Amino acid sequence: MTGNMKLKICGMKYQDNITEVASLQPDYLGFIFHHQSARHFEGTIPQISDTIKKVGVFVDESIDFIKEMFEEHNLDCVQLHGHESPEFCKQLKKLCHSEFISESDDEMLKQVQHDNNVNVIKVFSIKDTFDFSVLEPYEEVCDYFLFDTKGKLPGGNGYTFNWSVLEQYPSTKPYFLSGGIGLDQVENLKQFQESNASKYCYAIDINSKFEIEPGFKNIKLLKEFKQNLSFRT
Ligand SMILES: O=C(O)c1ccccc1N[C@@H]1O[C@H](COP(=O)(O)O)[C@@H](O)[C@H]1O
Repeated sequence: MTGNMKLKICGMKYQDNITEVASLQPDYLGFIFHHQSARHFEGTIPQISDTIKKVGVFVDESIDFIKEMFEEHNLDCVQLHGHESPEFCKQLKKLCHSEFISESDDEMLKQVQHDNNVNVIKVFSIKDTFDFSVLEPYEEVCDYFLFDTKGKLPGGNGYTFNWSVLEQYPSTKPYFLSGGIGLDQVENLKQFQESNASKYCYAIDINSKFEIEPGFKNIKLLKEFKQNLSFRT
């Protein structure tokens, strides 16, 4: 079924470009906090619509660093793109904008903190096959899975994996489809959206295929992509 997915645009770097991309109203905007990436984000995120969720992308970082970026940039989600363990995700799930949830008996306080809690997106990289049993320990400790293409870099490799692998997806957890998605994938995406493999596909994640240079997104290409595929509002 087309038109039932959200859109995440990742790898934002430059202030004016962030504002322009935000005006296209994606559901998620991603900022990469990984020094080795050409899309590494530093500075301040300009004011953008509250309807757009801000995602921080991290690769094997410490809880303290993630917490610092989460608070500094008022992030909504953390995308874990390294070898983070289920226990690590569990620790992060407690992260919220007031502070880590305490063992408080105050139900009202717990509720407020719950509403402010971070969404944890755990990334798994796929090439031609994937052992889905690795997802099992993460089921309870993250909100979404994200499937990216396995490559030389931790992310942003710019090519797709064999999506039919997802026909064997054993979970009901919503997932983001990522890895090398560009305008040239529109027809394949439409087919994918009609297939069983996409049953739990919650969002499409795009990055390097929409760039003039790393981190600088091409507005014209993004508009064309959005027009060609209808996304859930
Ligand atoms: O893009 C990067 O430089 C990057 C670096 C470190 C971790 C993740 C990174 N990007 C993520 O990779 C996927 C797929 O990107 P692409 O479409 O293949 O370019 C995307 O989720 C980005 O968040």
